[in-house]
Amino acid sequence: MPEIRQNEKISHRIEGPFFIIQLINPDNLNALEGEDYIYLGELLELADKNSDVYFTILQSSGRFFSSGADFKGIAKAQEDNGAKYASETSKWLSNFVARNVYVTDVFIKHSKVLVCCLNGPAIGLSAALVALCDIVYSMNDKVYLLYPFANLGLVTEGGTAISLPLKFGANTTYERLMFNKPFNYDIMTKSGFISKNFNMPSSNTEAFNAELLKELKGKVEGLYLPSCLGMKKLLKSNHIGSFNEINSMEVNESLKYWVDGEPLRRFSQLGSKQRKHRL
Ligand SMILES: CCC/C=C/C(=O)SCCNC(=O)CCNC(=O)[C@H](O)C(C)(C)COP(=O)([O-])OP(=O)([O-])OC[C@H]1O[C@@H](n2cnc3c(N)ncnc32)[C@H](O)[C@@H]1OP(=O)([O-])[O-]
Repeated sequence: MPEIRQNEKISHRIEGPFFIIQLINPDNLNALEGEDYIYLGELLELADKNSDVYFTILQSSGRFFSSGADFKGIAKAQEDNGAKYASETSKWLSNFVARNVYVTDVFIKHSKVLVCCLNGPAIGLSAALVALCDIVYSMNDKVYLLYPFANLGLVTEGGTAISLPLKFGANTTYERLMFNKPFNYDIMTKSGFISKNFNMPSSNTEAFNAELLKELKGKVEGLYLPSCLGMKKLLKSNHIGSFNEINSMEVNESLKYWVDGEPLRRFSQLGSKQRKHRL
């Protein structure tokens, strides 16, 4: 496997045709900083280039899949006032636009089948990446996806302006996004977003990951795996143009909000527990 630097919040390994990526920072509910999202993107690229890999599996740990962008990382970006930035626009192009557009692009164009082992809730950009996966299995019915853009002074990101209407329907998407409500288990099963619920207790993420991987190994037995990649390529071709277009539109729209400063005020309130999401 080609060399890649280590990241203490994200591990990876290869087992047969599976490239397994695991979020391993349950203490802050697997929140990720900008550099962590970039690392995730680099891992996907590694999986993409490996001809022995056919499935990229996203696993997590603890009670949340991921609570999204780490508010400590956002605060760091805010304080990043080095002389290298000529303006607020320049600062947020670097700290927000480039990172978001990269990780979203890597997920959109990924050629291997993306499987998400949803052990718990996912929020924000992480939830956007879950919605870019091809197959999602849930650990139990406590899972939800929350896109709290209206509560944080942001707009859709990570391709959600396309992925959510596509996967959950346009009106459901409007209602959940406008009023900052989670896409709960019922919505996810009715829409076919979740392929199977493993019905395991929330304290048992490692057992869920192991059971799911065992099941996947059984499912791929005897298959001609290049056919899976060929089918993914064709299925993806339905919407790839729209995803590429929206990725660029989303970050450019969001940039104005970062420069204006509202997301920073709201992330800081979240960090100091003055602001909460209604769940
Ligand atoms: C890239 C830029 C664009 C933005 C994209 C996005 O993703 S937008 C979406 C951005 N994300 C959000 O808006 C979600 C923000 N988080 C929440 O709203 C709530 O934590 C919760 C509803 C996820 C869980 O509530 P709960 O009562 O069940 O649990 P709890 O609250 O007690 O948390 C346990 C511990 O984890 C910590 N921690 C948790 N999340 C984060 C985080 N993101 N960061 C850092 N730390 C985080 C928390 O501080 C606490 O640590 P402590 O104090 O023990 O040292």
